[in-house]
Amino acid sequence: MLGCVLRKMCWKRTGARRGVCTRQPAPRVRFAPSPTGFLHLGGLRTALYNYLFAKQRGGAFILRLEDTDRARLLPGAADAIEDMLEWAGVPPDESSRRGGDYGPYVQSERLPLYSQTAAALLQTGHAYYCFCSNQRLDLLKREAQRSGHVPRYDNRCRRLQPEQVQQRLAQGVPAVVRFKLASGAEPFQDMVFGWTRHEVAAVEGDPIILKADGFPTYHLASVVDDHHMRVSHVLRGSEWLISTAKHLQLFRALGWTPPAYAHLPLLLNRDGSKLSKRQGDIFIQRFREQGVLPETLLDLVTHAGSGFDNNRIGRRLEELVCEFNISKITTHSALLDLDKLHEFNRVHLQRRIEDEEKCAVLRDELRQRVLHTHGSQISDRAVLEPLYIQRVLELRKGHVCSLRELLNHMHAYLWIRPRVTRQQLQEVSAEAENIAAAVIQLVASGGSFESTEHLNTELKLIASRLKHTKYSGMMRVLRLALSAQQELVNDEGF
Ligand SMILES: Nc1ncnc2c1ncn2[C@@H]1O[C@H](COP(=O)(O)OP(=O)(O)OP(=O)(O)O)[C@@H](O)[C@H]1O
Repeated sequence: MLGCVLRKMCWKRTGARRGVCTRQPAPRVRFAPSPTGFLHLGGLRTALYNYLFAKQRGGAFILRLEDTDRARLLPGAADAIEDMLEWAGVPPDESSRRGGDYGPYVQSERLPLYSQTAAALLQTGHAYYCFCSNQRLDLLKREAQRSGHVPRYDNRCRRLQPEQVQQRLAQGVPAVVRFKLASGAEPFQDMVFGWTRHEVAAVEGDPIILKADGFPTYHLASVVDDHHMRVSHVLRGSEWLISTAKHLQLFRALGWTPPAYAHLPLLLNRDGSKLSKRQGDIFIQRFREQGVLPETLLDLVTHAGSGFDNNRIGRRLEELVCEFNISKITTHSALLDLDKLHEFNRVHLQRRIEDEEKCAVLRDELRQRVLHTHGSQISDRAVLEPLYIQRVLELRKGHVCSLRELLNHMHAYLWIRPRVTRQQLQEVSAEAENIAAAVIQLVASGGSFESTEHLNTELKLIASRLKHTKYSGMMRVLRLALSAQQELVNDEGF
C-alpha cells in the first residue's frame, strides 16, 4: 500500500520514468476496440492496463468505439464490450453510455470531424485525392507479388495537377483521400519499446485516410480522436507500433502535440497466434457463463504478462492498481495459460466466500442457480435457506473452483434427494439395511454431529457391531445412500 502511495506521489511530482521535475496533469487514456466482435482476453488485458495506468495517477479511462469498418460491424458488440468492462470491474469514466465532455464516443458519430480534418490536410498539401480504381490497385498488388516485392501503392495520384483533380471530382469519379508520407523517419520514445524508428515511406505507399464512403480509416480517426479527446497516453497492442510513425506524421502535419505511446505486448494463443476477435477466440462472456470470476480473469491476464514487480497469484483489483508498474512491461508477447484458470478461480472464490458482503451475493446467485438447475426436483425447501447455502459454501470452499461446479451431478445430493435403490445398496453390503437402520437411529437419538471426530466415533461403534461389513464398506453404503455417488466427490472444474 505504501508503495502505491509513494508511486502516486512520485508520478505527480515528477515525470516518473524520465525523472523530470514537473507536475504531471492527470492522464487521459483510452481503450478503443472495434465493435466487430466481443471482448476477448487480449482486449481485456489492454483495457485493464489502460485502466490501471489511469487510476494509479488519478486520471480518466475512456472507452471509444472504433466502428469505421462498416462491413465487419457485429450488432450488439458495442454494448457487450462495455457490459464486459463493467462486469470485469474496470468500467470507463467516459463512454457513450456514461457520457463525458469529449463525446460522441463512437466514431461513426464523429464523421464531420474527420472530413474537416481531411479537408485541412488537402488544403495544406499534406493530403491528396486518389482516383485509382480497385482494378488498378489489384493489378499493382499482383505485379508486386509476381516480382517478389511487398505490395504498396505507387503514389501515382500525388502527381495529378489541380485541374485534373477538379475535373475528376466534377465528373463524380469516386475518390479517396491519401496522406502524403514524408520520407525520413523521426524516432520516438515508446514507453515500453524505448526509442523506435520506422522508415514508413520507404516501405509503404501513401495511406488512405478517408474512404470513398466518407468514413475515415483507423489512422486518421485515431489521431483526430486522440487529439480532440485530449488523450495524453496511448496504451495499445504492439501490432500498432509500426503505424505510430504514420500517426506522428499526421500529428505534425496538423500542428498538434501527439500523446505519449506505450505499445503493449500481445496475449497469444498456445500456437503463438494473436488472440483475436476474428478467430472467435476466448470471449469474456463465455468465461462469465462458466462461472469464472472477474478478478480471476484480471489475475490471469496480468499473470500472463509483465507490468508488475512479481508474478504472485490472487491480486485483487485494488492491488493491481497499486502494484502496476508500466516500466516493468516487457516487449515480448505472452502465452496465455488457461490451465491456471481453475486454480485462480478457486482462490478468488474462496476469498469471496470469506468476505461477508460478497458472500451474500454468492448465496443469492447459488440459490438462483440451484432453483434453475434442480427446481421441481427439490423436495426439501430448507436447502434454499441462506444458512444452509452458507454452510455448503463454507464446506466446499477451497475445493470447488466455481459455483457451477456445486450444481453438477456430483453435488446434486446437496440439493435433491439422491435416487438409490435398495438393490444398489445391497450390492455394496448385504447388511445395508442394518447399517441404514442404525444410522437413522443415531440421527433420531439426537446425537451430536458438531464435530466430525464425535461422529466418526459413533459410526465406528456401529461398524464394530456388523458381522460381515468393515468400516470402509459401511462408509461406502452411506456414501451411496446419501449422495448416490460410488466414489468420493471429486471436484472437476468448470
Ligand atoms: N491479443 C491481444 N493482446 C493484447 N491486446 C490486444 C490483443 N488483441 C487486441 N488487443 C488490443 O485491444 C485493443 C482493441 O482491439 P480490437 O477491438 O481491435 O481487437 P482485435 O482482436 O485486435 O480485433 P480484430 O482481430 O477483429 O481486428 C487494441 O488496442 C488492440 O491492440
